[in-house]
Amino acid sequence: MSRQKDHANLFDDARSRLEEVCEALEVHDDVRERLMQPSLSLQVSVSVRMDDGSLRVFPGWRVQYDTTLGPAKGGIRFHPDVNQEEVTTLSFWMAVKCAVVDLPYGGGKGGVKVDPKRLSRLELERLARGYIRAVADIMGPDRDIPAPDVNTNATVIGWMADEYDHLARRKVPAAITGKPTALRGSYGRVAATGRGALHVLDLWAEQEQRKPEDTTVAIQGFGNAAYHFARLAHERGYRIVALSDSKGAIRSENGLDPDAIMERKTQNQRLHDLVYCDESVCIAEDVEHLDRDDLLALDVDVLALAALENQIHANNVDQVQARALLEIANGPVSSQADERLNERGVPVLPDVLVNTGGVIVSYYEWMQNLTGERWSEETINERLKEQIVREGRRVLERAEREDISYRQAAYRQGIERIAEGILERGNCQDTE
Ligand SMILES: NC(=O)C1=CN([C@@H]2O[C@H](COP(=O)(O)OP(=O)(O)OC[C@H]3O[C@@H](n4cnc5c(N)ncnc54)[C@H](OP(=O)(O)O)[C@@H]3O)[C@@H](O)[C@H]2O)C=CC1
Ligand SMILES: O=C(O)CCC(=O)C(=O)O
Repeated sequence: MSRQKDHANLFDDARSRLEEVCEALEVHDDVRERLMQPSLSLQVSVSVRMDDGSLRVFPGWRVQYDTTLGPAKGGIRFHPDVNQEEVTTLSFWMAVKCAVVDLPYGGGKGGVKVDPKRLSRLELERLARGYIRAVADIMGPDRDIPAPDVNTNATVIGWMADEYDHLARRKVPAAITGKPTALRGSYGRVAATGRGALHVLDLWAEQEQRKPEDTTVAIQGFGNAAYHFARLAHERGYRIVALSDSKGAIRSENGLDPDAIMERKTQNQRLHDLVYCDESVCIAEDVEHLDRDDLLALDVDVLALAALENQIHANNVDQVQARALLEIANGPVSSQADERLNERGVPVLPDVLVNTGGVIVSYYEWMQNLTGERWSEETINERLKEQIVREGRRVLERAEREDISYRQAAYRQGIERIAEGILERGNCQDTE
């Protein structure tokens, strides 16, 4: 059962996790066969006319991993390290997570290899629109519905939505989610990933009979998912004692106020109308300053990982002192590190449950766009809580009942649902 190999490659790592789950569930061979590779991968070149008149071409991808349970769903990432393998793996995780929380979606993901912080606002808009022109043929409300991910906030998604409407020659709001509310985006989507993660942390804390005020939390990352998680967890009474971003980390044993730090971090952004924040959490005063990765080794109750993949791996896992890990990012703990934490009895609350708040509210946005309804923020937040707590509780109970890790339990819940769909579709199915 246990994997011996140290996988050099993210997708091999993910597939090896899938193999393990398929074996444990004794799924039909058709299921394993279908889920071992994506059903559609599109590679594109996005040409952008730069402000200085030169032309630059950025590679991009859109991958639809599996569409058994519904149209492909998943964000678009702008990052200098994005590649096809990463996008494919992220699309696989989307398929699993949508099934874990019982959404009528398959998994998809997109990416463009670019450092977006080096582009002007207009160059960025041309890139966002160019990407949509390149992938529009495989998009659509019943086919593939993109959304935000790293470095694609509501502003960027708004440009993409507008470009899709131009191509379609009509309004198609349900073709992409995470839009600004003025363009029929949903209330509550911006904070949804962090809010959902907090509900899962609460579930675990309740099970452990642990009070928020007695629980210290360190958070890696201070972007969309991390900030809203930090803000809401602070409001609930958890003690946020450390934060980091790509430039550094800060710590205070007395606790940090995420809103005050975000205020300082984004001061210049508002003054200069920037799409991204160029400042760091390190701008905060009266706190201890640490090297960025020192945060991962702090002696805290909960280490929340909300930046990128593979942050805890074979080489640093033994330095982790936290009593539990909360995976808000996708894939922040490698499978080797995961096994080691399991051996040490350190629970890992897995990404495919913890960060589903974003896609759940994207689903609510899509439903509102299809019906023309507008739900209040209160309604959205209540529905999100009901759905993530219901499915999260099933995962935690299954882990206890079957004496397996939370990750194993979540994967079993998701893969079982996809497997049932694959088999119900019949013997001569087309994957598209
Ligand atoms: N946005 C969403 O709705 C969802 C996001 N996720 C996942 O959550 C994670 C974060 O996404 P999101 O918040 O949207 O992205 P953002 O781009 O908003 O934020 C990313 C944050 O991570 C920080 N960061 C990058 N590298 C490091 C590092 N090595 N150490 C510490 N911090 C680092 C960035 O720092 P800096 O500020 O300096 O750039 C930034 O604060 C990703 O894995 C994403 O796939 C999952 C579900 C939904
Ligand atoms: O909101 C969505 O549809 C997907 C968000 C996403 O990319 C993710 O959950 O990783």
